[in-house]
Amino acid sequence: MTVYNIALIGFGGVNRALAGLIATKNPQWERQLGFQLNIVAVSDLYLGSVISPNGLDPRMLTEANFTKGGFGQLSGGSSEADNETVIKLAPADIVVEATFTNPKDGEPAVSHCRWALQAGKHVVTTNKGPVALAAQELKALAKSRGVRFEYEGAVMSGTPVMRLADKTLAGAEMKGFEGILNGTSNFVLGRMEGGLDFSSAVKEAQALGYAEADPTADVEGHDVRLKVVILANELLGANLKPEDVTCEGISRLSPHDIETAAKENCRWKLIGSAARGVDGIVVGSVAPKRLALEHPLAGVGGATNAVSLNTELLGSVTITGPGAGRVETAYALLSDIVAIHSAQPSKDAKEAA
Ligand SMILES: NC(=O)C1=CN([C@@H]2O[C@H](COP(=O)(O)OP(=O)(O)OC[C@H]3O[C@@H](n4cnc5c(N)ncnc54)[C@H](OP(=O)(O)O)[C@@H]3O)[C@@H](O)[C@H]2O)C=CC1
Ligand SMILES: N[C@@H](CCO)C(=O)O
Repeated sequence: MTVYNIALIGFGGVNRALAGLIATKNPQWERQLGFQLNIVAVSDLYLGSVISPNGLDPRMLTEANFTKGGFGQLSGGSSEADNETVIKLAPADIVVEATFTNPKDGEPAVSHCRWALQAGKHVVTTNKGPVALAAQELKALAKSRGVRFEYEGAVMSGTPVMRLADKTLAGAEMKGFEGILNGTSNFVLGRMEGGLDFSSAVKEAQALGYAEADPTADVEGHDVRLKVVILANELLGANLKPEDVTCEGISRLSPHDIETAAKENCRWKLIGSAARGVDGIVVGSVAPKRLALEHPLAGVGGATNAVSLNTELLGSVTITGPGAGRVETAYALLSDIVAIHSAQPSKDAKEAA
């Protein structure tokens, strides 16, 4: 049986959901996917850190009501979040980075990924900072150490847009994309259409685990801007930085704007897009757009995301699915680990070699 030892960096909504899945689904994963996951370390700003080479009980981690510094009570624990020690010294095969997304410089998550890869550990992350701001460096580092840097959850949560584009649509010649790439703002717009005020709708999105630690990133478009950068660089081979992408969020839309659109059979959506121009240059933008109800993106509601990929050989291909949510995003981490597992040489191949 293959067991991957994992270290969780950040123990908020997403990594806690992953621990919850491990608590119940390991036997099923062993049967269906060929591996189990064993949590050997956790580090969190609020709870502290713990290293346990034999593994921590995932049920205990999710169900114990730890207070500030609570990991200090555990064997091998400390009330401080010593991320660097955990990442470098815990006996983990895979480091799971799910701390907050820092849209300015990606830190401290970029350093977390760098330390892990330098130590020869795979990294899976849902954090948009390292992917939007340091992907080239981190991919090169992973390659040089013979490990993987995987980040499907950085765009559209567990909905596999990057693997779809990279693997299934290989050769279709991507020309551009446009989509709804932020669950929180889409949820908020929908609730405002139903008559709720802006700040109450944002609070609901926070309670449901969709919003960023600072929801300004969601409603001002900064989160979508990072996702446009990631998709443009991954799908269109661009080399965009966030400041290259124009950005406007939804906070200036008034209840009157939303009501007027509805009366005229339209709906406001926050759209992130990028396309390669005739000069070969990729240009990206984030802006609220008033879409007619017949538009393919107009019917996408709640925290659901959708992106239409514009290809040379197939025309437009639209993928839709969850864009946020704790379990949905934890699934993205699992899908990254499946990708790592699938890339490992099989036992037979190793024996033959
Ligand atoms: N939730 C979602 O739907 C999705 C989230 N993501 C991304 O996944 C990541 C995790 O999201 P989510 O779990 O919802 O966020 P949370 O805010 O719920 O969890 C983040 C956790 O990381 C901790 N943390 C922050 N900084 C550090 C640090 N320097 N060292 C150790 N721990 C730290 C936080 O502690 P404290 O609370 O004390 O600050 C918190 O417990 C984010 O980058 C987010 O953008 C991506 C796709 C979807
Ligand atoms: N806060 C983000 C999480 C997913 O990246 C959203 O609402 O889409």
